[in-house]
Amino acid sequence: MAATCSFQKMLTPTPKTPSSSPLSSSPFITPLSTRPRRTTRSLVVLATSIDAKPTVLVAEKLGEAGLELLKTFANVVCSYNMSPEELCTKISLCDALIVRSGTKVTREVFESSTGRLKVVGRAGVGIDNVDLSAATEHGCLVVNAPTANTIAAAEHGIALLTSMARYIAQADASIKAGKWQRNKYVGVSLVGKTLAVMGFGKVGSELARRAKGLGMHVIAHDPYASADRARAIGVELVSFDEAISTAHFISLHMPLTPATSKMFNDESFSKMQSGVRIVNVARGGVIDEEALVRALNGGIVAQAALDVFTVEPPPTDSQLVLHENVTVTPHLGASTMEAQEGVAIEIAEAVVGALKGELAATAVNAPMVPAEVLSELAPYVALAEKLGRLAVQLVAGGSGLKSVKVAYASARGPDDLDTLLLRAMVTKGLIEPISSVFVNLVNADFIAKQRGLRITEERIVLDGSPALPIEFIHVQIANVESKFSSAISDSGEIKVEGRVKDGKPHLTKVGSFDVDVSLEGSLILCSQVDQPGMIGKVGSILGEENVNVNFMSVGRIAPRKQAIMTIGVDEEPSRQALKKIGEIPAIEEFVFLKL
Ligand SMILES: NC(=O)c1ccc[n+]([C@@H]2O[C@H](COP(=O)([O-])OP(=O)(O)OC[C@H]3O[C@@H](n4cnc5c(N)ncnc54)[C@H](O)[C@@H]3O)[C@@H](O)[C@H]2O)c1
Ligand SMILES: O=C(O)[C@H](O)COP(=O)(O)O
Repeated sequence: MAATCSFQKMLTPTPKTPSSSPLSSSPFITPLSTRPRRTTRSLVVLATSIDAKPTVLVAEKLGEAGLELLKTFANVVCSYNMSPEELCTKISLCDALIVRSGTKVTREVFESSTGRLKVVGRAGVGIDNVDLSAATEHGCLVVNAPTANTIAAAEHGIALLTSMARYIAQADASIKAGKWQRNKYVGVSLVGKTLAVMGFGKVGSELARRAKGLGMHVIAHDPYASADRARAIGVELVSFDEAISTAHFISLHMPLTPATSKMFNDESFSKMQSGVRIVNVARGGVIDEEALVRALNGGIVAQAALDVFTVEPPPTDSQLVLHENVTVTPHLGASTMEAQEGVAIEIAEAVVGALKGELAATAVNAPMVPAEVLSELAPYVALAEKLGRLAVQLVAGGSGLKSVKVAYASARGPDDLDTLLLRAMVTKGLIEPISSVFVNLVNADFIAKQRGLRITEERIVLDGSPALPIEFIHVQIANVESKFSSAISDSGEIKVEGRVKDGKPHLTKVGSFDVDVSLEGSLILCSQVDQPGMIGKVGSILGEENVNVNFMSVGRIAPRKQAIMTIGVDEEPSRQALKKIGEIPAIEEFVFLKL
């Protein structure tokens, strides 16, 4: 077994390099202070600043409290009613974009951002107006504000339900037109009627509670909701067909997805009781609007109350909107003072947090990593990225990069170790030094796949106490040549291995050599036959250059046999200094690696 000796310069304060900050290891985005700004096109349409503050483009009206919060951290540009072309032009100068439901954040928007856009904040729940695949492919995190408008939407649903049942809107219009039609607007009562809540999530369940308070019998359909939760508020979960065929009133609360698109169509209307009344405060697209007009004209649907439409705003000559038995509002479900202030704060906090590189609790296009997992794995996140960075820099040019194995050695059972984040960080470390893409937890798997890079994971199960989540991680790259042949392990792959020591990532193995060097600054690896004076020779070349050595370690097969000297440096040595190191007669090969 190779022996290791290491020396740390105790008097040298550890530099705070960007790469040692927890932010730079952000699984989501590279914090703005450390990320190179891309050159933007000459069309300067935003008041860009030359300071380091990020720029947040707010594309739709946002509550004042949220804007104030954003301004404490970013340059905030409010630009409402932009055309798609204007948005695509402005986006290349923005780090974050905040929208409501009125802005389509298409693939073109992400492409036009040329890599700068890192966060899209949806100030509300529905994210059907954001192309999530495109966001993920571009490494752009999408966050939403899922809770602050729930009550507003449920209240609006109840408002539509009650006003529809009593023809409030029609009667109001009639009286304002100078009429007094007491016999025409005889409504229906709600008490004792069956209401089917379709989609028993946040809004659906709040609406159900309120409807029960009005004395309605409430049933619900939601393939993913828990029957216990429904029972707790006195609601029975039933099948789709049972819900729509037994209800007097139907209220829609599911998201718009490919599966729910036009799920209310000729076939489903034909299964409903004649005279059914429908409320939609979810998304217009869940209803086939032409089929609804047919059902209204055919008497199956007595009335509909709609807050949302397939196309918003709907055409002014829309038969549905103009139908006398239809009550409409212009997507007002979330529009209360309270909800808008709440949503604005919720989204501003999420966007600022994401721009700072923090994990966002409301991320919709990134795998969720629970906070407790994140805090325990934080030092390993940095280690994983640095091992990836080291390993890829050891590959000889032209070798290609196709197959990487990451192994985690731990005394914990496989189910007790969530490696999703670590794999993403190894991927980030492997890909960023060799390409111009930014890799984060959002797009790591996509980028790896796109590059044809296969990353496999392996668990090494250790005996002993599982106090530490991981003992060591090793990264192996197969089927490549190395520019530093000593990095090739006995099994023929480039191999680097690391551990966390005192909360800091350390490199503990290169190829088959044990080493021990703190992963800060940059590294010089030298292969040599172990002999006296080598550390002094290299150290004095670096000293002449005023390059600060922060760590040195020699790993050797046996005294005076083959060895690897690992030198951690705070500054990058000049080419000349590196050349001089290479010219030391005993040094067989060396490599300079940036962390
Ligand atoms: N009109 C407005 O201003 C307004 C305001 C808030 C929310 N909304 C919309 O309301 C919808 C629900 O919002 P939420 O906050 O309750 O979301 P949520 O995620 O809490 O609830 C959605 C529910 O729909 C269920 N669902 C999914 N597929 C379904 C299917 N095929 N059939 C039945 N149920 C299904 C889910 O299991 C989930 O329980 C969203 O589309 C949102 O955009 C509209
Ligand atoms: O999904 C939502 O949150 C609602 O539809 C509200 O949309 P809005 O922010 O455009 O009002």
